[in-house]
Amino acid sequence: MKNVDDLIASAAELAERGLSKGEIADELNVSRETASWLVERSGSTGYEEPDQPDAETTGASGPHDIHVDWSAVGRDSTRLTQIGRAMADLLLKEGEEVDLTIGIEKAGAPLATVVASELDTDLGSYAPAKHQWEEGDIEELGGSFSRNFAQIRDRECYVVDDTITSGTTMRETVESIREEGGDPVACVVIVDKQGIDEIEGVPVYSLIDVVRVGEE
Ligand SMILES: O=P(O)(O)OC[C@H]1O[C@H](OP(=O)(O)OP(=O)(O)O)[C@H](O)[C@@H]1O
Repeated sequence: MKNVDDLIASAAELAERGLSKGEIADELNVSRETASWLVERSGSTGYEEPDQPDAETTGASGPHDIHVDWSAVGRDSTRLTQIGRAMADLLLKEGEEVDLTIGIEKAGAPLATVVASELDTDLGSYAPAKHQWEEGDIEELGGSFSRNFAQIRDRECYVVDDTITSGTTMRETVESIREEGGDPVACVVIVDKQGIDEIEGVPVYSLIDVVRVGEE
């Protein structure tokens, strides 16, 4: 994906396939407001949701969001390994007792595999609630830890994902780890679009922070 026209075309295609704005936001790694704006710009007649974006939020020139395309890393195992090593390096300051790294599916899983290898920990995998959502209230759903990977109880762990957009997924994962009896010690992502230091008391590290300039 190279520019905003490609994003608009992708948003249109997803809308025509019947995806909601929230699902399009997840697919394209942009905020919900941006997804709405992209679909509107495309003129797609696909799925329509009742709540439209606030004109003040989006403005005539579009919403204030950044689309992160890290596929140049994701499609190449050598680059992915190098980025994963850099993420592991960020975690070195945190936690001497950590023996578990949890990746958030899907994109966080291969990165977590590299981090776990680098830091010599076990590997866990978490599927966020939104991945199980089909219809109805997502609040009633929980995420899940894969039984094919390490168990969580009574273990300190790192949490790995590719991006933080709103922070919802990372927050949910931290809460789920605690509910499962684990102790999240630090989170790491490639890009943090919120530029946050911590989530639910857990430090967040990122290779790249997005800092918005000239906004309230
Ligand atoms: O901070 P948030 O607003 O929660 O957004 C960030 C999440 O969204 C993406 O997941 P997504 O389900 O879109 O894609 P993936 O399954 O390919 O990882 C990304 O990988 C993060 O997990």
